[in-house]
Amino acid sequence: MTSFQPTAEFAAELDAQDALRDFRNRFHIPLAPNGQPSVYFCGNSLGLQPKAARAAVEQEFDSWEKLGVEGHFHGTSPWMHYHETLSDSTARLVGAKPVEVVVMNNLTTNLHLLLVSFYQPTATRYKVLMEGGAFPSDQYALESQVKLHGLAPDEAIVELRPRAGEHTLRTEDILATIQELGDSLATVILGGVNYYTGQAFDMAAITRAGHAVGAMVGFDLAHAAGNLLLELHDWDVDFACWCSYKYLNSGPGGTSGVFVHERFANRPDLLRLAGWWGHDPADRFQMKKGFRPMAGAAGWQLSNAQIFPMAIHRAALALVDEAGGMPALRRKSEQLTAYLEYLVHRLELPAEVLEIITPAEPAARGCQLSMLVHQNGRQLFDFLAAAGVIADWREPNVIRLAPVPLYNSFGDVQRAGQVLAEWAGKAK
Ligand SMILES: Cc1ncc(COP(=O)(O)O)c(C=O)c1O
Ligand SMILES: Nc1ccccc1C(=O)C[C@H](N)C(=O)O
Repeated sequence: MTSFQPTAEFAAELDAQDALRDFRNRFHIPLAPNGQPSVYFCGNSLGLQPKAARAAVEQEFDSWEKLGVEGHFHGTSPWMHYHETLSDSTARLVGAKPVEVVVMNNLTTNLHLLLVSFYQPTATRYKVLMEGGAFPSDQYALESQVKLHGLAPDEAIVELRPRAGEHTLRTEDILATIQELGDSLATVILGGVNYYTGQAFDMAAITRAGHAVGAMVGFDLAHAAGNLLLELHDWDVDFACWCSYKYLNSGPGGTSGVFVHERFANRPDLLRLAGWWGHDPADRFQMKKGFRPMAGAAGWQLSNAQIFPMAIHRAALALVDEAGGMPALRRKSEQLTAYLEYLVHRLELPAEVLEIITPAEPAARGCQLSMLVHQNGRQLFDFLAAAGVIADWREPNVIRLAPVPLYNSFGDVQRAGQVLAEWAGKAK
């Protein structure tokens, strides 16, 4: 990793050695203003379209066209059991048992459903710990959940903040806060990777610390699923949810994944919001009174499956499996991001101009690098876009670059580095 070079030849050599290089051809890559494929570093917001997605959806259009309601029972993949076809690949993705996962709804909806079960404050144990500056939807979800219990957000929600002069959280500080909160702490809910800084949290250590004080521990894995190696079962995480439209390339507004640890698999007493699709399938259609949840995460389902988003998701997850799953993706990802980091450091820009705030250790980040740009950040963002580098801008002054192992190449990273160097030359 120490012998990176900034040249196109060197990048081409890395691409030639890359076992995943052909997966790029399985995606539609948007074009840059010059008509060439762009350098798409925005998979942390919306992953690219797998070429297989359209046919997957068309297959369900065909079933609907030809079979109507009978599509629930006939056709290539009957809708009645469609969601079950996602369980194995989803379980592999997050390091879970199939009974621990289900695909349904959207992310914020699932966060609410899980908090109903896993944030049940009492008079003494009512605090919930989250990252300060978490993605706004998570903040709003938490605030409203707290209010639902008649509590004041300011009193119940504890936000973790970096130390003065630092941009990211120290694991030791997270663990110390959990310990300090002790038996006042009901629930810990953090991102697996923070959307703004790109910091990945030590989920195993945080879960252990939370459990040691008797709290529930869950994670919003929007920026972690398809990005990090996850071992949710072995880490003993209580609950988690994620979206599928970022690193899982399942399309805008795509369906969402849920994890509930096996120890809650047979806990019908655990409070939840219920719907018929979470009811025991043996008599779901008997139309009887009295909810009896299915075992596992499936028991949190409300509604019958969203076939069209799931069809895309299934095609997209198949690509992850075909590529060798997360271990293969993560190996390449670490190299891609390290190469990008090397190219940014080569610019030798003073921290007052531009600094990478994402942690340097691979274990503390996913693929994304967040650059804090203190001067003319918007201008740099526009400069990148004009040169065909699609990044994103997050207020007040961060540019996020996310090279994704399934469809980005080392050549992409080298080109982005080149554009940054041009900008830095101009900026002098
Ligand atoms: C951490 C996090 N939480 C929640 C959301 C919102 O998800 P959704 O719109 O699917 O509910 C996003 C991204 O949009 C996110 O990054
Ligand atoms: N779904 C979207 C729709 C429109 C605009 C952005 C999003 C995002 O996903 C933002 C992303 N969660 C982020 O980390 O900024």
